[in-house]
Amino acid sequence: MALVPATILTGFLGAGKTTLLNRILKEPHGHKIAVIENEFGEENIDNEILVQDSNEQIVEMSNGCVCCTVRGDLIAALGTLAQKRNDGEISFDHLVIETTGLANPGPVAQTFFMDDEVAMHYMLDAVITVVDSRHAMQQLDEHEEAQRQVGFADKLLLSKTDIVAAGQVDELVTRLKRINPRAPVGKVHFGEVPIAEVLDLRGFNLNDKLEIDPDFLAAEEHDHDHDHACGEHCDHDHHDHAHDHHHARHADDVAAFVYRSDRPFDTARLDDFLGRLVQVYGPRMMRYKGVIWMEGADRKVVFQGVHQMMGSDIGAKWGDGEPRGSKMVFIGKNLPKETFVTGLDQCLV
Ligand SMILES: Nc1nc2c(ncn2[C@@H]2O[C@H](COP(=O)(O)OP(=O)(O)OP(=O)(O)O)[C@@H](O)[C@H]2O)c(=O)[nH]1
Repeated sequence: MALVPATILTGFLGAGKTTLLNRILKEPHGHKIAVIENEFGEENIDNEILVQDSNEQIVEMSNGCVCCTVRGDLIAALGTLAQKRNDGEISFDHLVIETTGLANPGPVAQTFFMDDEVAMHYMLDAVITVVDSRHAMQQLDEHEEAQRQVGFADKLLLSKTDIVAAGQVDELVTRLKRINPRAPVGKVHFGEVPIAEVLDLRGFNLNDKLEIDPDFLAAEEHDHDHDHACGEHCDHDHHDHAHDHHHARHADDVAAFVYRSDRPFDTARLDDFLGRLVQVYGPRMMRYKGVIWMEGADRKVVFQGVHQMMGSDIGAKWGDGEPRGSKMVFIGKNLPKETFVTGLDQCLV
């Protein structure tokens, strides 16, 4: 059987995840989706209050979707769903997992790579983060988990734009792009969003598209100029400096930067450097992806990862007349941009 694409739905407390899932479970959109609503962390309380034989519940909805409430082990629930699907007891061709508002989506995403059983049945399609337009600014200020949820996202959906001024939404979008320039930003109104914006995003696939918001690139370009103005021996902390310049209020710990070069990489040197990089900084590298020009290769090379787990693949051929070059984006917590850039420069031919 083909692997089931899985979407991880995250977002801070009250962002509107359940509202979105309820629509998915009830509306006639023609897709057969299994939804896992988890109650991680509450299992001890629940087990004491509810004496149940099984620790998950699977319900078929009238639109053909399946809802599975999990108390406890997510891996076990994924296994049970896959088993029932193989046995023909239930059918679904997509999976959506809701994480609790306080959760870091990293470990859930890693489950899809680390657990062989899970990897045999599912492939991670994308991490989608619902962002509460009304409360996100404060949540990002106060909770690192809120920043992480944005940093991990392959797609951001803004909820509650109906109750905030347009100017505030723009300010929030600017901040979100500083944290994560890779994720397109859409809107969701009381769970209402085209299903195509939620399913089959291929955010985790090794395709050779690397979309980076043009506004972010322009801002980075600007920071870059600014750095040079400081002079070679300047001892400013350039990272913070750039941040202060644009967003005096919001020096988020989770942030992104882009590396670009129009020269090819030496394969062995780059492999070695990236390997060492993830060993040292992996725990702080939330998401990264690059489309690379390797010396002598007529095809693009794509690499991407989550923390220490990095994969690479061969992409499409460089087109005739297509300008060759490499582009990478790194999203993480307090990553030392200069170290990355200097090291990558040294891997160029
Ligand atoms: N005004 C407005 N309210 C919304 C919107 N989406 C959701 N809400 C409301 O926000 C509240 C929280 O929504 P939920 O869907 O329960 O949020 P959640 O992310 O599942 O919350 P937790 O499970 O606590 O993390 C509810 O009262 C929703 O009705 C929206 O687009 N606009």
